[in-house]
Amino acid sequence: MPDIVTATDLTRRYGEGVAAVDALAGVTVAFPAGALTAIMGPSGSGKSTLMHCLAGLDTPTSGSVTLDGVELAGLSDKALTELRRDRVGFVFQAFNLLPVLTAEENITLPLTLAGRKPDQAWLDQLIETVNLTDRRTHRPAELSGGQQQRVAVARALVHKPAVVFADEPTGNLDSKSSGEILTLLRRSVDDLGQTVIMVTHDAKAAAIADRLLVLADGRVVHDGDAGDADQVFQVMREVVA
Ligand SMILES: Nc1ncnc2c1ncn2[C@@H]1O[C@H](COP(=O)(O)OP(=O)(O)OP(=O)(O)O)[C@@H](O)[C@H]1O
Repeated sequence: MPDIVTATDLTRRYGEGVAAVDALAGVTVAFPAGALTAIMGPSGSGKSTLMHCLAGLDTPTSGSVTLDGVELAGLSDKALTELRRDRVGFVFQAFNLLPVLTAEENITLPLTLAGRKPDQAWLDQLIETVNLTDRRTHRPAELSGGQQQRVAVARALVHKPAVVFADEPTGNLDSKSSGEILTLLRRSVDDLGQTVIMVTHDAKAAAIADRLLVLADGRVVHDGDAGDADQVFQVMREVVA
């Protein structure tokens, strides 16, 4: 499988002088198409910084990122915005839905912003997959947390992006809703061929991944098969002292 996202010798330094923090201290990693990768690591290890640099939301201090064959360095803000809009899907811990839009309007927002019409058959399939057929016209305030996150997952997939970035997608959910969201992310890879990169603190969430990447102090300290939740725990115990 070709690599959808690559990072080469990535560093990200915040601040200057004695106050400088090396959030990323030289990360080289590639994410092949059609795989679900979980990124774990202690608080402050650089997970969000890595995800933001990979998604073109933050600019690395040095090193290179490619996304769907495009080198991000040197792209204008406009080109970066378009790249994110057209080729990236995002799922955040805090759902980030627009309160005035219905569930369906939130789902189609990436297409609306791009001035494109949804493929109705695909949209119906997606809404059915996330089990929201009877909630299409509800606004976020009328939906449970789990339902809101299912809207967010459908929104991340609606434009068939090259890659979906999920930042602690189950962080705000009870275990039943978490399970539903993880199943959806897994199905997006298995049934739709999506590529998903997910930051998580939860070993159960990481256990649905094909691959587990662990960061510590801005470096990759483990890269291997995810295994089940017990194996994820074991890896975390071994590599993060
Ligand atoms: N905008 C910023 N300005 C200064 N320092 C920052 C900034 N963003 C992150 N950092 C620092 O960079 C390091 C890595 O932060 P990052 O948010 O990537 O970690 P993380 O692994 O995602 O942590 P968490 O699990 O707590 O979300 C931390 O020491 C953090 O304080």
